[in-house]
Amino acid sequence: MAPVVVKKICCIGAGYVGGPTCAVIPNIQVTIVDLNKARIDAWNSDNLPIYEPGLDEVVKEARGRNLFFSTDVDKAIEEADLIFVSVNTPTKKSGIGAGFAADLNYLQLATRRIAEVSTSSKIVVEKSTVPCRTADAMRTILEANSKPGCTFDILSNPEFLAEGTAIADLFNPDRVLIGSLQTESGLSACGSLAAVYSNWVKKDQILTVGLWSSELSKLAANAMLAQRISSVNALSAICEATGANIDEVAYAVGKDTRVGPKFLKASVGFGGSCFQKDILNLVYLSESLHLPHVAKYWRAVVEMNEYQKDRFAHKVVETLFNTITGKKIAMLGWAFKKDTGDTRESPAISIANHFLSEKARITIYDPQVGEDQIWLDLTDYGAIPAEPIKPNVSIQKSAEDACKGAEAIVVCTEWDEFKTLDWEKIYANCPRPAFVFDGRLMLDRKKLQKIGFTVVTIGTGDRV
Ligand SMILES: NC(=O)C1=CN([C@@H]2O[C@H](COP(=O)(O)OP(=O)(O)OC[C@H]3O[C@@H](n4cnc5c(N)ncnc54)[C@H](O)[C@@H]3O)[C@@H](O)[C@H]2O)C=CC1
Ligand SMILES: O=C(O)[C@H]1O[C@H](OP(=O)(O)OP(=O)(O)OC[C@H]2O[C@@H](n3ccc(=O)[nH]c3=O)[C@H](O)[C@@H]2O)[C@H](O)[C@@H](O)[C@@H]1O
Repeated sequence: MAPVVVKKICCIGAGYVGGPTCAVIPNIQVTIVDLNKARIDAWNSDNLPIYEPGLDEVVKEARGRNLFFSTDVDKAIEEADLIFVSVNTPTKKSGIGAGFAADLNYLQLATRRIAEVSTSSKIVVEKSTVPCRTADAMRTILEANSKPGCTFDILSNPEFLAEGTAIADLFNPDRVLIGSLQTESGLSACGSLAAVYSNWVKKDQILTVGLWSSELSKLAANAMLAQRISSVNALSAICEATGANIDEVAYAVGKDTRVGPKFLKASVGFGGSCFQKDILNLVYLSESLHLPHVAKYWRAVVEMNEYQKDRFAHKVVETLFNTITGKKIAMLGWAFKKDTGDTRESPAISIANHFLSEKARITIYDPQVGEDQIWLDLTDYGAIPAEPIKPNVSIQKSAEDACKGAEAIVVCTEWDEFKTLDWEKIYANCPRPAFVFDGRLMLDRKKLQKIGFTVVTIGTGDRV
């Protein structure tokens, strides 16, 4: 069975994955659709809905040529030969598996829509991160709702881009993973998608595997990346107690080619919309499969991350002589990592909540996160009233303004600009003693100490 040549693609979900992923596809007409009109309008404007280095240029070049953004979901489905499903799959908030399992409602609604609208056969691609064997449920929904003569091949094609480097990751991926049923039509569909990627990805980087292996590999990849961070963060606590230095330890360990140097940077804890969600998903999957030891193992990665965030916030309180009530604390960075405006699960949010519960006054600055978003995060999207905390929160337009008069400056995100701030000027405007807490191990500790700051860095003890 010769693979179908894909001429038109539809992508359901114009988010952090759908937008950038489809924007880099050359030669083939791609329509990205979303139910959220404001988001689609933004994709069609000069003010894209997400900040990602290099994205503006790529979108501007492709938009109107072979890339289109629309809210007409049905039309784009109907016209396409291949449909990426890139909708959100957050952690369930209520019902069975609440707090662990993935909420597959958006995925299932999109799948149902595909079945209801399609009048010709399609290749349906799981791009969203999903629990292992989700394609089974998709197949049942598609077959139960399809029109006569329409058949659907389901592929798993998880996305491995990281925010902040999405465009580089997409143009030059470590690998593209495609999972399919090992049937004649499954393998043919796999060939069709592989041909789309072969427009810009080398053949030996396109891995083709079974459907279930592909689904599980995505959860496994995120779990193992997060596990490295939790491991290094666990070691950072030992460093602080012993006088060892976590950067030196990570460097020495990472030089072993079997370990490698990446993802060994100690921090205030990992954030982002996926690591925690995907590990909890793996925990839930393991429990459902009656594998409690496996579930416990992965759960510890998230527990260590919670511990690291709490430990850092406690350290600030302890260092400021055990109380921060009424004290002004400047928080530099709100995004979950540099070069993105995304704040989902950002460690800065937990740390701010901690400071506010101790009745500190916080000033916040982030180069890419606006005031509205910070308030949404602080109020858990309206679940917590803003009024009681309003007097204690101020959001500033520059790092220098945020730091003015602060008794402590806390670096939560590793934005490059924090390295080159005029730290002498900042020091001159701080009461004494002036503290800097470097949650990202990014500042020149010696230089700041020379200026007069007391510097507390994750993973660096005072013992000599
Ligand atoms: N954010 C990231 O860097 C990465 C995310 N992923 C995975 O990709 C998936 C999507 O993630 P994001 O793009 O970050 O989510 P997102 O929340 O930014 O975007 C999802 C979009 O889907 C839309 N949507 C939901 N249901 C819909 C429906 N039935 N019809 C049309 N549109 C619908 C939403 O309105 C939203 O705009 C998730 O499963 C995530 O785990 C995978 C790799 C990287
Ligand atoms: O499934 C996903 O959503 C994506 O999740 C991560 O990408 P992302 O969360 O965008 O960013 P990362 O660079 O992985 O950083 C995640 C968090 O870990 C932190 N981190 C990262 C690396 C490190 O050494 N130390 C560390 O604390 C970052 O600051 C950030 O808070 C993975 O890296 C991607 O491969 C994956 O596609």
